Amino acid sequence: MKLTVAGLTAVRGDQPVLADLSFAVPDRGILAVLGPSGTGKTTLIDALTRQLPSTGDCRLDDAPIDPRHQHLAVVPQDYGLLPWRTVAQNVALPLKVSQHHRLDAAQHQAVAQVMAALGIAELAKRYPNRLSGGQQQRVALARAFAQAPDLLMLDEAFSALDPVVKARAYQLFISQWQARPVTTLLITHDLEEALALGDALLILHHGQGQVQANPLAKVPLTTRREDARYYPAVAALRQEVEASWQE
Ligand SMILES: Nc1ncnc2c1ncn2[C@@H]1O[C@H](COP(=O)(O)OP(=O)(O)OP(=O)(O)O)[C@@H](O)[C@H]1O
Repeated sequence: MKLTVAGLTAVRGDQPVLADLSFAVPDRGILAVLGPSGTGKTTLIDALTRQLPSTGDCRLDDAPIDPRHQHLAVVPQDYGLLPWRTVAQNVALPLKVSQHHRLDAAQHQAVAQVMAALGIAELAKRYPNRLSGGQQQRVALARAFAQAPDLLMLDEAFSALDPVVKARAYQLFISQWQARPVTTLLITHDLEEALALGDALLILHHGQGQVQANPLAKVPLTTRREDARYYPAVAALRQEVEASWQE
């Protein structure tokens, strides 16, 4: 589904955080939203999911965004897993909430498939607080993909991982996303992550920003992260990001 955000304005306390922000993400596109801490990245997700009052017009295809009618999946930085539920129960939870009943056979199969693809099938009966950070992150990704969302939002979902685990997590995310492509907002403060995963970039600054092409958009997702450092356009973009964050 195409995401269209027009004139989105949101206030925290008495402070305007998003100021007339407009952008679009094509169906099955991945937009990386970049900004340093405190620029309003989480506020953007809270406004889209209607957890924070906002003004503006936000649509999926032609319909105004409404979590009651569309499936919006968020992977937060702390993964948001319920510690008193097993891994399998955590992955299945949004399906149960949206269906108000037990999972049917097809849903069971979808949950099992996603867990197997993300390498967490053998953790099904474990509890989240007994897992490593990388394992918890995969459970959160599985929970998001299992619900076949209309819009996927990742809020610094890779930030807490160490470099080795992170590289593996990117690969798993890419393979899962390619199996189940979905319109995605990837919120991050990491330019390399934005370049590695985004089709396009939006650099948030004072609550506003323009979508710009990812200079690596034509490089396959699977090798892009390795290639990033060789592109002169990436060095220019890095300078632009650093300059805007210092203002
Ligand atoms: N509950 C709140 N009440 C008042 N102000 C808030 C609240 N939550 C966030 N803010 C302020 O709103 C601004 C944007 O916060 P937000 O969490 O959206 O930024 P962010 O880019 O996601 O940052 P981070 O990467 O640190 O999570 C910040 O100035 C923050 O201090």
